Formats: sequence, structure tokens, C-alpha cells
Amino acid sequence: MASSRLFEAYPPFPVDVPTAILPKISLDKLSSGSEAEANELFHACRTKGFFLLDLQNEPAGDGLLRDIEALFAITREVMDLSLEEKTEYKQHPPLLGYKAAGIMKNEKGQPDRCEFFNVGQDDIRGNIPRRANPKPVQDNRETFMSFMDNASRVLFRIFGILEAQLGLPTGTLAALHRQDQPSGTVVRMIRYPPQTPRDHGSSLLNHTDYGTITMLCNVLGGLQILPPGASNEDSNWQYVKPQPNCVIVNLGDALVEWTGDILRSNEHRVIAAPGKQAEHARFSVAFLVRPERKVSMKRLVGGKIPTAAEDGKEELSVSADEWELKKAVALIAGADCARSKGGRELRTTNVPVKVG
Ligand SMILES: O=C(O)CCC(=O)C(=O)O
Ligand SMILES: [Fe+2]
Repeated sequence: MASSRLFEAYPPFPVDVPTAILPKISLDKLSSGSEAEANELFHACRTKGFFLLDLQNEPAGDGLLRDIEALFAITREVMDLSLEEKTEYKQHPPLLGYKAAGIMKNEKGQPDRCEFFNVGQDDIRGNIPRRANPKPVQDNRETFMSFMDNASRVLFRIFGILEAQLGLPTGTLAALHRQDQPSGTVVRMIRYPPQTPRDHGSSLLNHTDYGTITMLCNVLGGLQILPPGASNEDSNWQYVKPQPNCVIVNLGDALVEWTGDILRSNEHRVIAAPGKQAEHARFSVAFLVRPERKVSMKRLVGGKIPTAAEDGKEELSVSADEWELKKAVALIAGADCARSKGGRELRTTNVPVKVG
């Protein structure tokens, strides 16, 4: 997640809890063109759908680390506002603003324990008329802008690697995520209350993210992933250990859809932070990258991506916003939409890219 300073305020992550082994990819090495690092990133995107990204010693990464630190302080300020004030910014479509704890349910039908506030890229970049936001957001719009700028530089670096590895023309993914076009991309500030050992059930229900990519900034543990092939039983879930100067990156369902199931979106959830960490309120900042609203969710054509025809599948002819709405409704209804997806083999030969 973020700089080591943020970690020093809390008890350490315990050594005796089941912890996922995730590769730690260096942004600096990716930016210097390391093929080995790019291969490792791609492998993680296909097999786990999650990796740690070390942001140090790379200009956008170092900038992002500073922005993350500032955003953690802003998140605290926003969450410390009274429930009454936060409720003034209650979410209604397009899902910007405040969601109180308990609005969603966990797997046991208990109220969720996660409150969050979504700040839209569209709002910050002026793609829509400026929204009303609480003072800690309005006073810090430049911090949100800087965060989105730096995070997007990192995002486009990752896109470039995915495009190259998939054999797609450079810029294919970037063209679906132009920053001056309306999208559901948000910075999500999250707070989970401290928990007592008597609290059972998850704080945030198991799910996959339905967008493109998520960059998650965590300091305390509590995030868990279900390893590939494992069934949804408590004993199978593994913690993701947050690490200083790193963000946790996970892929969303849109990338699985566009790549005909090559890339993987993995199931995750949030439970109480492990050990003594549970006594503290847990804050997260997530950059949830979603496609431009009007782009097609049809499978991308070219490179190592099997065609829908080869798979005998009908093309999905919906736009990203229609697709997201369906996913959001299913999630609220508790429909079975949480399962990990993707991770199949690549085509061994390239699909020729159509010209004209
Ligand atoms: O708070 C976290 O660590 C995870 C949040 C998450 O999974 C989400 O917002 O989609
Ligand atoms: Fe998530």
C-alpha cells in the first residue's frame, strides 16, 4: 500500500495466519523495459488476478506514494464527519458519494461493516458538472487529481504490458479508458470499524471487481483472496499482507470479458484484520478503474485472444455502462456473481488484425 510511515502506527501483520504468496512486481523495472518483470506481471494476471506493485524509485510511483499518504489523511477526515453530514452525499446513480455501513449484506445476511465514499474521475476531471462533496474532498481536489494522474500513468504502463503480451496493437486498452470521457472510474475511500473477536462474518462480501483494474492501498490486513481452485470455505481463504511502498493490483471482470477469459478476476473479501490489528479502524483507498461508459464489451480481436466464433460463443453486444448496471443489480440481489473467472490458455498463433 503506502509508505512505511503509515505502517508504523499499527501492530505488525501476524506471522501465523494463512497468507497468499503474491509476486511483488517492480514498477521501476517495468518502466526500464525489463522483460522478466513484464512476463511475471502477465503470469500473475493470468493465474492469480492479483499482484503487489512496488512503486518506489519510479517518478509516477513516487508521486503516487505521496498522494496515497495524503489520501489516507483525507479518508480519515471524511469518515470522521457525522453520519448525518455524510448521509447528505448519499449515493444514487451514478454511484458517486457516500455508502453507509449496513446498506449491503454479507454472506450470512448480516449488514456489511464497510462505509465508503466514491469520488468520480468524471467529477475531478470535469467530465460532468462539479458535484457537491464534503469539505475534506472539495478542499483537496488537486490531491485527487494528482492521485488520478499518477495512478493513470501506472495504469497505462500495465496496459502497455498486457497489450504486448496479448499481441494486441499498442494503445488498444488505453483507447477504452480515455480520461476525458465519462466512465465509472472512482477513487473509493473506505473505513471498517475495529472488530471484537465475537464479530463473525465478512465485513465486505466475497466478490470480483466488475471494472477493468483496481489499485488498492491497504495498511492493515483483512483483505483475503480465494486461491484458484479452492472452494468458498473459511479455511481456504488467504490474507493478502499489505506491504510498505506497494499497491495491491487486481484485475476486474471487464478484462476477462475482453480477453475471452485469458486474464483472471479473482474472488476476494474483507474480514476482521488479523491479530491485534483488529482493534484498529481499518482504512483503504482504492482506485477502481472502469471502462468508458460507451465502449463495447465485445471480445477484443487480435493477437493471442481466441475469437468468440472459435469458442462457439455469441458476442456480447452491450456497452460498458449497460454491462456494469447488470452486474451491480446482480450483486445487490446476492446473485451468484462472485466466482473467479478467466485464466485459460492463450492462442498459440496470432489472430490477424483486420485492416480497414
Ligand atoms: O478494503 C479493501 O481492502 C478491499 C475493497 C474492495 O475489494 C473493493 O472496494 O472492491
Ligand atoms: Fe473489490
